[in-house]
Amino acid sequence: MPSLPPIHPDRLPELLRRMPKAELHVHIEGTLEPELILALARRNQVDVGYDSVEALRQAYNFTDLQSFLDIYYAGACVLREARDFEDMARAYLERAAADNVVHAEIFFDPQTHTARGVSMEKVITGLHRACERARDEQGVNATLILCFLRHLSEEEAFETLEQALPFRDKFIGIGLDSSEVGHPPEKFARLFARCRELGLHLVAHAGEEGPPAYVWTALNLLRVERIDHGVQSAKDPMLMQRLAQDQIPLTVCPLSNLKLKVFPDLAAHNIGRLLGAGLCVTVNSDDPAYFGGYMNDNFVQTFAATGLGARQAYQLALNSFNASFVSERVKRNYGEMLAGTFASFE
Ligand code: HPA
Ligand SMILES: [Zn+2]
Repeated sequence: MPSLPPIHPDRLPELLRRMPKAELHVHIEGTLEPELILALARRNQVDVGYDSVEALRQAYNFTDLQSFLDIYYAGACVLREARDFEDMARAYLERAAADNVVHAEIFFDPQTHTARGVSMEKVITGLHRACERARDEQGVNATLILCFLRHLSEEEAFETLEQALPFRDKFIGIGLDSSEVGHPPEKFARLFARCRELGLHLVAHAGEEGPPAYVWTALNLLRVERIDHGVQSAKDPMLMQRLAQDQIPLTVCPLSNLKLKVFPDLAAHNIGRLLGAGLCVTVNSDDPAYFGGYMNDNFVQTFAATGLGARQAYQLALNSFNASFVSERVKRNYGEMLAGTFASFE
């Protein structure tokens, strides 16, 4: 890490906003703002059960992961055509660019859509078009990660993989999301082995609400390269040691953890402890339209509540690039961009 110029605490929010960063944990369906849900509902003549932005937002009173997922899947029902997926991803990528996100690896949940009769082709081509456009128009490097829903069977996941393989060139990896407790990683061991053979990058949600044991099996059985969330790892000293030693990235989502009551308030979040233990922690937004904030909101609010400083800001942004699935050369470029921002910040 370069020697950092002295930065007054009052200027920290500006630095957090301005520094280049990568987002590695965002569900594209979780970026659907109420305004877009209602606009798409009208366009596609879908009844979402809410007739105003206010009524929709009032329903965003979550008590845990499942209470959120019920609303999140209901909101996604307005997506029917390729252009709906494109419009949703374009809105997210414009928002991300405004937060100085220069690289994004975006989750999508095809089973949420194919179960409603929407083709895999519409889902992937719509999202991919938005990614290509973001590269040309915003200079954001955006890629896609296909997530399997863990509350469904491994057989259904295999069928989904088959449907997606004709579009293999349009996604870089696979993940595992949805209801965690009761659906441990080992349920999908054969699926992940197959995806590994296919050369796909592997990630999985683990240790969001679930126990450290799920993080262990995601690492040892699924052989994932990153853990999404992973905050429950702090309960297991041996696991902390493994994560630090192997520098397994954790894609932490502070505002998500707050809204889903994983921590009682942001000040109680363990991000400082995870960083202090030498883990490769990153900050991400998860489902920003539902959890009250995009990338910079996550950074600014978390730093204000936990007292993290400029050194940790630099580390978190650097970690986001190092944890990403880009070449070493591109990582170096991102790292130089970050160092440049800090060096010129006054
Ligand atoms: O935070 C999450 N956890 C699990 N599944 C999800 N799907 C969208 N967001 C999440
Ligand atoms: Zn998530």
